[in-house]
Amino acid sequence: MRSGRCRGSSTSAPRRRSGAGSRSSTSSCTSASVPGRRRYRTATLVSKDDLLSRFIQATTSDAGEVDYKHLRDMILNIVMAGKDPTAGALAWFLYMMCKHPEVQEKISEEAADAGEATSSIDDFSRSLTEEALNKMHYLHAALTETLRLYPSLPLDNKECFSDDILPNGFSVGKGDIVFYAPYAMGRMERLWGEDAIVFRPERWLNERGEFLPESPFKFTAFQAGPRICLGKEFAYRQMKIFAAVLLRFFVLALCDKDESVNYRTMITLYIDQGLHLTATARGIV
Ligand code: HEM
Repeated sequence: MRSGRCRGSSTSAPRRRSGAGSRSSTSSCTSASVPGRRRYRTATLVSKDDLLSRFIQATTSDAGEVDYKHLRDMILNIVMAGKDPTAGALAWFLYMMCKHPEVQEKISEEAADAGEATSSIDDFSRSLTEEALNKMHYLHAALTETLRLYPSLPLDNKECFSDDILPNGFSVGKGDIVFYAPYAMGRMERLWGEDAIVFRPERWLNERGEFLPESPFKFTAFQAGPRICLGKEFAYRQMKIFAAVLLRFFVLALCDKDESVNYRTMITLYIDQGLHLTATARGIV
């Protein structure tokens, strides 16, 4: 089965540079010999470790030719797949923080314990190492609970390449489209119990307060199986850093505390009319 969502124009087969990751010191470069491909100064690239440099490296042959089409596809994929779902998830997370101030306080305390004791936002951000982020089980649970109730992709579909039988015995024919609905699944009492509709990060924690993952076939916000979201871990890291810094230094509240927001039906789950909140400095000394 293939995804029913547009995958951009990723038609070019992945072209891995032979010995990818090897570091060349060649600096010579000339103009393109093949349309769409140009020689690149490999010496300036290999000294950098940022994402774009890595993409360029992965699409550059040993001869210094860049496969620009493949490079464009990779960048578009990351920009489209990586930006909107994370931004949407964070907006709903902030909404949940405003609606559940006690959860907000717990996360603030957890962030304070995990990072450096400092009143400098920059120093605190820098102290959020991989190890510090891994300590924040409650924040991880709160983000996951947000995605359970407000999955960035509320509805997703797959199209059958050929006749097939699904694991539950249903047969599907070539060209059939099958939908699964993370939004509905995240609210099913049959899956999550009677309080399925309640925002309760604790449901993701064991008695020692450690995060307990669920099967991705039950918690489907990132999809499951071989095409599970490639950026899942990256997204958690990004969201945890953002949330930890924000809640460590600010208290969030809705401008109108009784306001309930609605979603807007798009590919990703947006907050209709945006989220109007205030952020008050915590006054850390
Ligand atoms: C909260 C954040 C995110 C959520 C909820 C999310 C969710 C998803 C879902 C449901 C899919 C499957 C879509 C389909 O059926 O076609 C997917 C695919 C994908 N995601 Fe994410 N995503 C998130 C963040 C990110 C980030 C930050 C990146 C990259 C840095 C990323 C990269 C990708 C890629 C490359 C795919 C395609 C994987 C494939 O088809 O093999 N995602 N994501």
